[in-house]
Amino acid sequence: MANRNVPIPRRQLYIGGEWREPVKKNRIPIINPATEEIIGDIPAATAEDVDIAVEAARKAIARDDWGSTTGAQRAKYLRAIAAKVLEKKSVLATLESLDSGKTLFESAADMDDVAGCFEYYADLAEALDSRRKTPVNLNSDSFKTYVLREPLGVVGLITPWNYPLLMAIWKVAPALAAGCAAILKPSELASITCLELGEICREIGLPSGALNILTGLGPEAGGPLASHPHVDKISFTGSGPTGSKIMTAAAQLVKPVSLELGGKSPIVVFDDIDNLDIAAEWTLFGIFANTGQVCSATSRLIVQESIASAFLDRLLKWTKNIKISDPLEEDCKLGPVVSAGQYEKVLKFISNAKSEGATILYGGERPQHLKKGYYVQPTIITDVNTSMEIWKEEVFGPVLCVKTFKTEEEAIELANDTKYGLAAAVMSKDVKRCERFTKAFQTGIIWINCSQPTFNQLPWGGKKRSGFGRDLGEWGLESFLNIKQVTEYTSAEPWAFYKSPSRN
Ligand SMILES: NC(=O)C1=CN([C@@H]2O[C@H](COP(=O)(O)OP(=O)(O)OC[C@H]3O[C@@H](n4cnc5c(N)ncnc54)[C@H](O)[C@@H]3O)[C@@H](O)[C@H]2O)C=CC1
Ligand SMILES: C[N+](C)(C)CCCC(=O)O
Ligand code: NA
Repeated sequence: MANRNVPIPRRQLYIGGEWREPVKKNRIPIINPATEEIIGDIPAATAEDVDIAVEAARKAIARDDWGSTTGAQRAKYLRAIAAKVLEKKSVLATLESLDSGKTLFESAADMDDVAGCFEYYADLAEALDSRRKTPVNLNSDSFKTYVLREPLGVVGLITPWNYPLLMAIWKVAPALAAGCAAILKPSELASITCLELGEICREIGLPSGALNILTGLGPEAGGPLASHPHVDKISFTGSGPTGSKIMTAAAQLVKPVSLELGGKSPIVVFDDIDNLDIAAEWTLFGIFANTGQVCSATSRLIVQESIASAFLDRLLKWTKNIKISDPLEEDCKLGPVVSAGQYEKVLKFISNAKSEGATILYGGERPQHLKKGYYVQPTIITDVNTSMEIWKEEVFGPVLCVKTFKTEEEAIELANDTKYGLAAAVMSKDVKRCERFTKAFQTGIIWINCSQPTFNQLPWGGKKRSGFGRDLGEWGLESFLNIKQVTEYTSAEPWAFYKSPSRN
């Protein structure tokens, strides 16, 4: 087992390049979901601290050492952060697991992804220098025009607990690459690694105020950020209801928002697959990785009737083989869910499914061997109909519900039978069929013969109630840029719209 005695640093808010005690001096306990123990605390920002951080961010933009940097200069900072993350990878990964319950393997992979994301946006920041000013040819002798890509300004980044540092970095890296000054508000349920990012920024000498980190409760710290008149944009990942509140607050000031909300993504499995095991493993990975706490989790299995019983049989064998343990234990593949609240919520979804008449084919309870911690067995639910809560609502836990289909049309209808539209997967060896599903799925992300693989280069986001806007790729950078057109009159001739008084 990894060292669970990694000390939990006692940090303050990271504002203007310094650690700063919250104005109201409040703190929030940190709970390790694997033991239910309090292992430290984080500062709790309020509106007063938001004001101070916004001011620090505005100053950073006004100062040459941040506001006048080239993309190439910012790339150096981003690469220095990436190198520090890798240097501290083992401690950061352990802290992430202690705070969120994520398996150590997944936390370590997250840290690699965090560093990779900074590297990726460092490249894009450099490339931005040559795209900063794009001439536009009008075929006109009178006008010279061009388009500038500029940093949008001060941006608020409000992020969730399921990938605490990675989800923050999907926004922090492009925001800094663009030249914005950012205020990050991570989730109160898992903020440790985001505060450690503050320490890294201090160590590498990121200009003060370019990134500010405010931990605290949603309504107290996130709310004032969303409604702050000097915050130019909010980029949010989290639940639908909170996304809707943020959009409402932002709407009062016509502040742009980008919302990456939940999902109830389908995985459609056809009977033409060659290998049941390969499909079973992807199905498992799609719902049990990160204990199902993934916005793109493929939580609805839609399997062709002709192979349903063989496939479920195989799925059960794989599921029974999953090691459930303390996330720091070697080979752990399923840790606890993040909090007591999430634990209650997941168990309630399962009991509601039962009382609505569904069958708990496997799991549904706390694992027998774990007496403490917010553990839920990997759970597979059958006899589901489309009016049930378990079919419609995002569980955000290790719970898969299953329906069968006969025809392709039926599969498409079931797949799109959701208010959400984040991701969808299809497993089939028929290339034409996969193309038909790619077109038919009403989502922003399509996986063919897999589920969940994610790359920095590709846009991430959804449609319908899963939100709008895109993280990652060049789209992630564009969302932090202001597009400014410049039109210059270059003719020596008068405009001659009005009658000139001098010719009277
Ligand atoms: N789609 C996704 O990636 C995620 C979905 N969820 C879902 O949401 C449920 C609730 O989890 P929460 O942690 O409460 O998610 P949440 O959406 O409330 O929290 C996400 C972030 O928003 C902040 N926040 C909360 N209320 C706010 C407000 N009024 N104004 C501004 N910021 C605010 C939180 O502090 C956190 O930083 C989960 O059970 C899960 O089903 C949770 C996290 C991520
Ligand atoms: C694809 N993955 C699992 C690395 C990240 C999913 C991000 C999310 O839950 O919003
Ligand atoms: Na925690």
